[in-house]
Amino acid sequence: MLDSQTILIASALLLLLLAWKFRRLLVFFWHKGVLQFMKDFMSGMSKEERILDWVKQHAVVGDPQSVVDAMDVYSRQKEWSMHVGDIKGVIVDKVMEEVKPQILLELGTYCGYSAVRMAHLLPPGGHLFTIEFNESFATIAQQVIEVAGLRDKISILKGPSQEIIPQLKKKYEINSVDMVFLDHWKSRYLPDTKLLEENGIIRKGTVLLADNVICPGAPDFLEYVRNSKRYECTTYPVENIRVNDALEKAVFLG
Ligand SMILES: C[S@@+](CC[C@H](N)C(=O)[O-])C[C@H]1O[C@@H](n2cnc3c(N)ncnc32)[C@H](O)[C@@H]1O
Ligand SMILES: [Mg+2]
Repeated sequence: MLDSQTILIASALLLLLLAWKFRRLLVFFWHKGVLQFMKDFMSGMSKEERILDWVKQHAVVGDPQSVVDAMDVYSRQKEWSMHVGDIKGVIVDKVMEEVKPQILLELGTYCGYSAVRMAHLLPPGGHLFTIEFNESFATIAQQVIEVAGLRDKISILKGPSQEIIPQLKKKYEINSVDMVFLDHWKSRYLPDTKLLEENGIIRKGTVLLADNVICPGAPDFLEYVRNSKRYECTTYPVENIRVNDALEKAVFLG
């Protein structure tokens, strides 16, 4: 029979072994959870409010590039945030310059980084509609857009993409769009692409640009567009970041 001291030591060893085996996961949760909670508690603000605060302090009102730069500096020096960022942003800029969309739809606004980055590159008269279901993110994004001076070029449509897409024509008077930037939850890329097709929001020539197709990844979306004769695809692998990722451009052929 094992005595209680042996059981205690064996349990402690087992716990240590498990902690070692899952150390990466523990570090991840420490960063994501505990540190985040402490920062929120000590600053009395959420991460997104801290981003807005930084933008207000460091960007020039009416200068979109200074807003983008301020957000890039914040995420590089202070806290990581889930916006597309400056490295992948260059690819987004390149596609924007190629497509020159008059009507651009974004799925997933967060704090408005990509919205400001893209709206800044819209041709005269162009407009960006961006869909966000998190009320507090949408409120932060609206204020970031105000600082950038892009209020007239960007409309935030609040709600889940799956509810808003079918309303785009009637409620928002958007007949079709020239480009879609997909950057919301990855499991929605494929169903929302099909919704855009079914509702006639994308037309021959509409360009879909999807972020994070490798990490976190949208395998069902990739399989669908790459194997469909209705899309012509180009992959933009991303180097120089900690994880491998890519953007996928899929041109709808009608
Ligand atoms: C990665 S962030 C967007 C980052 C932003 N595009 C940028 O680069 O600045 C994803 C955002 O999508 C929103 N989101 C996720 N699924 C959504 C859905 N089905 N409908 C609307 N918003 C969604 C999340 O709340 C989050 O703010
Ligand atoms: Mg992204």
